[in-house]
Amino acid sequence: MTLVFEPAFVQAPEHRPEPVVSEAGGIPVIDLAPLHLLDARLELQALVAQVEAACRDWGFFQVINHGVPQGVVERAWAASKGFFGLPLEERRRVRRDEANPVGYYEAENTKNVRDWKEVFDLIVHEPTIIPSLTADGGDADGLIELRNQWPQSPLGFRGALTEYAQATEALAFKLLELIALTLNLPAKRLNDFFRDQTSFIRLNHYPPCPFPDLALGVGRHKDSGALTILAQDDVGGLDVRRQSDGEWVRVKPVPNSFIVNVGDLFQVWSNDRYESAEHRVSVNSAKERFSIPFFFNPAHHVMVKPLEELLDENNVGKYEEFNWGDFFMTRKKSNFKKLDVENIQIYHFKKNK
Ligand SMILES: O=C(O)CCC(=O)C(=O)O
Ligand SMILES: [Fe+2]
Repeated sequence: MTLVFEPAFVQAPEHRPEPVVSEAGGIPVIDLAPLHLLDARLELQALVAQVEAACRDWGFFQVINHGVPQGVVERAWAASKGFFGLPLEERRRVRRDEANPVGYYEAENTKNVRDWKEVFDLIVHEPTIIPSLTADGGDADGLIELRNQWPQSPLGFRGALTEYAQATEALAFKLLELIALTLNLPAKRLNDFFRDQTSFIRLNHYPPCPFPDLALGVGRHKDSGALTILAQDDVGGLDVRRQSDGEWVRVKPVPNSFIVNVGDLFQVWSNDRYESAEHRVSVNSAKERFSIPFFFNPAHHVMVKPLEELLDENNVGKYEEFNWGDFFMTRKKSNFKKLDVENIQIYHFKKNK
């Protein structure tokens, strides 16, 4: 057995997965078909309005007719299931560590409590330049070049995930442009931030958990990047905190869809017009669950602050500028080990806290 229950998994009583969450009145489902039509100006306007409302009211939505071929998604699922089905010592051959934070890992913490999951992380572009996690690592600037660690089996793993990465990255750019339009910005206003992007894909496996009332697959958190595009299987377990009333709502699995959420960077760029919604993963004692998030992240050197075009005397910038690479790596560090300090969050950069 990969995970053995121990006190490190136990959530504080106020963060345990109760009360039971409802799927009713849930996350909007948005049809992206107009993006693939030749002349869809009217439909595109309606689509932008739907995306705007979803970003504003939820920070989360699901997309259908997203353009990622079903075969590509199915091959990625097969690769993930094949990998997690390998003996533990084989999975551990590609185990990540602080020097190389990609590959297999089964001991991640969220807010200092261990998650009931195992993961495999891969970067979308090779090499990916990031600040080093260890004080003595990296070159003179403290930067390192990440490369993927590919397992020898299952057969076709690398090809399936490379193909999945390309297809989901194309979707990420379409969504980036749509969200730029919702902010009355030119469609490509944000694209340059994603040259030399630090995006990564995570294969998540949540085994059945003997104490699903005490632990979480992923503890409550906000995604730190720009956008997350998530494929989930039909088991369900992703809970989103509804902004209108703070209730936890379960995201109902919709076949052939992706779940999209705006992360912390959109909250800062939009000066709080869009909020990065808190979410968590509940586990269950009967079924294992698989999911695959694509975390769409800018280049490490990007400086993040509210976009000037959105500001005026009635809407002054609410955040101090910060560097994406440093923010990202400080957050990552806290996933490895328990820290004595609170994990870094964007509100630490908020003016007039
Ligand atoms: O598995 C899921 O549904 C979500 C996982 C998640 O929130 C994350 O990995 O950041
Ligand atoms: Fe997340």
